Amino acid sequence: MAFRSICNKILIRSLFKNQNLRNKSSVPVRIVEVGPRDGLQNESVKVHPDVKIEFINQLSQTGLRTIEVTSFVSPKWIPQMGDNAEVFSGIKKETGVTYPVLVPNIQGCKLALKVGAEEVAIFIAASEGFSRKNTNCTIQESLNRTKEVIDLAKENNIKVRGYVSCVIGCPYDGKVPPSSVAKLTETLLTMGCYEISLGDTIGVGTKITVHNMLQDVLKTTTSDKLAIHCHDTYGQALVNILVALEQGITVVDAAVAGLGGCPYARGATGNVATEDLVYMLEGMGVNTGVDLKKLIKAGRYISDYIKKVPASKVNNALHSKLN
Ligand SMILES: CC(C)(COP(=O)([O-])OP(=O)([O-])OC[C@H]1O[C@@H](n2cnc3c(N)ncnc32)[C@H](O)[C@@H]1OP(=O)([O-])[O-])[C@@H](O)C(=O)NCCC(=O)NCCSC(=O)C[C@@](C)(O)CC(=O)[O-]
Repeated sequence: MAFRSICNKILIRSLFKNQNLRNKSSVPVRIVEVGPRDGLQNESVKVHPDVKIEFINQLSQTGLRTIEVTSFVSPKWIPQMGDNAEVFSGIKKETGVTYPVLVPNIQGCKLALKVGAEEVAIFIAASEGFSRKNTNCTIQESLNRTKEVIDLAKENNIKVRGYVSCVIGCPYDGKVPPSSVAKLTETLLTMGCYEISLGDTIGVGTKITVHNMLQDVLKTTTSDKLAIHCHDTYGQALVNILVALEQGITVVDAAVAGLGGCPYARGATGNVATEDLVYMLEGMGVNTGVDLKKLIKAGRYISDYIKKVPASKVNNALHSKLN
């Protein structure tokens, strides 16, 4: 076993055993809540901007430190996010919470800057098929757009997070080689992204495929520059997140109530539910800083509005006990 892998295992075990981590000042896992954006972008019920604002305000009170609130993409492609400026401007921004927004191009970045966004996230697929369907361009064209976004972001002193989608499989091209994911990740970091979130967009990953993909990525990138973003289509998300934690990754994306799916990844379900992730991590002795009760309430609030039962086992198990 490689030396780094052994070190990572020892590190993560000691992180999880160390009860001092219950001290809020040393939270080892940062959760990036993507429910308001990734969660709602594919929702067929049109969610009123006031409801989104109330939902995000509730999330801001849970202890989550990063909430991706909307996307500045073409409203023709994703109508649900057409109220982006109204939502971003309407939410109460809490001190200590970051509110990134997703942008596909410089046009989106300019709109985000106009409303005062302090962090943007760009997204690129590791497969040509998904790149074309999701953003109507090749991977190379997407990289060119990303460069423009990063240049503008630098001029305006704002941070850029990067997503690499389809890191295991693509709904159009099938299996995605780990080497393509590694190359794209390295390129985006070199271009100026501060962190890359590796997205299993259609949730096909397993313990082995996620491990193998991460091994390739970690040949050229350190784990502190990575986040993991797992959709739970096949019920493997928590397992795959554990694999990432074992590799030293300590930033995990999740969506409350397991909301979500991508309109250009038919059949893919939502992200791992934030409630389930918090329950797992806290059960391992890792302080997430998140108040599970408040999180469950926020998940219920939005699920009731869209008339869906939360896709979170923890929410369903605990909700009735909270009332
Ligand atoms: C990239 C484009 C814009 C190309 O779309 P296009 O049609 O090729 O773009 P265009 O440059 O030809 O512009 C067409 C029209 O869109 C407008 N437009 C152009 N850009 C913007 C913008 N930023 N904001 C607002 N309007 C915009 C532009 O002004 C024009 O308006 P018109 O002249 O026809 O009235 C389009 O394909 C798009 O918006 N795609 C986004 C799709 C999307 O949001 N997918 C979901 C997010 S990715 C995801 O969920 C995966 C992730 C991140 O969660 C990770 C994971 O799960 O793995």
